[in-house]
Amino acid sequence: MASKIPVLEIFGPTIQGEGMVIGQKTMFVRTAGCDYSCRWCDSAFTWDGSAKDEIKQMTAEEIWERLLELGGDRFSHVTISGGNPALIKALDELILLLKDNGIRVALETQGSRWQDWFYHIDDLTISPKPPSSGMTTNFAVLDEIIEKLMKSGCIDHVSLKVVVFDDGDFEYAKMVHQRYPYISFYLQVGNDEVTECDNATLRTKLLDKLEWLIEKTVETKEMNDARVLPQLHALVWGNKRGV
Ligand SMILES: C[S@@+](CC[C@H](N)C(=O)[O-])C[C@H]1O[C@@H](n2cnc3c(N)ncnc32)[C@H](O)[C@@H]1O
Ligand SMILES: Nc1nc2[nH]cc(C(=O)O)c2c(=O)[nH]1
Ligand code: SF4
Ligand SMILES: [Mg+2]
Repeated sequence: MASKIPVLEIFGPTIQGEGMVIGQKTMFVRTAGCDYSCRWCDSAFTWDGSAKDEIKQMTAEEIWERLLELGGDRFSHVTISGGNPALIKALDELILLLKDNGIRVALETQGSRWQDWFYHIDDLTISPKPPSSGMTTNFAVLDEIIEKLMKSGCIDHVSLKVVVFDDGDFEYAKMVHQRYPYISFYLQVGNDEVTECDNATLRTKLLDKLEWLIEKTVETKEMNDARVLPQLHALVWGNKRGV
């Protein structure tokens, strides 16, 4: 019997607003459940119980059908996010199904859990959490994940992305980049206004924070190979869900 995957949202086509393939046209599949509870999580509805009635247990086939229904022939790329999709072993069925249909697959996770299907992801973003999140990185687990990906030769498909809200987060980001210097490294502006409804107000705040982060990065020699990005979707659509 086909396994079920807990799904909270399927949406798109839209553009990937973050990280290594920013701007890429993509569909999104957002899974439910997370092993973290970051203070500033912009997708807290995936784990805080507020959207528990919206969770659908779906097979890989059902997810593919829904993607086709929404996207038709207007997509060639699917991003899986969450929550933490790395909690779900059964995603291997979806990933293989997508790849069999010629779809490139991206995935967002925080690097707290390993899954063998990581090897099949085309754009794997690992986003360890800085001190402002209230979470503590288990570097023994993260080291093991990075080592497996290195050994299998898929490191070109992997990036690290650290969200930065303050100086303490920037120091953490520096430490992560120095620990894994051979992995492409992204700094992402933190959005601390995840309930702001006025897009113009939000944009101004996020662009001010982007300027601050760029200034810090250009002043820091350890960040010579880092890339600084905003969340493009937040600048365009604000805190709206499903975009
Ligand atoms: C919602 S998470 C889901 C995937 C996975 N749990 C993770 O954290 O990587 C997707 C991305 O959004 C980032 N993110 C979450 N809340 C944010 C916020 N308030 N500002 C900026 N980025 C945020 C996370 O760091 C992660 O890179
Ligand atoms: N457009 C868009 N880009 C994104 N990149 C990462 C997202 C996420 O929530 O994981 C996300 C999202 O929710 N929307
Ligand atoms: S790990 Fe990701 S989904 Fe989980 S709480 Fe943190 S930002 Fe949210
Ligand atoms: Mg998001």
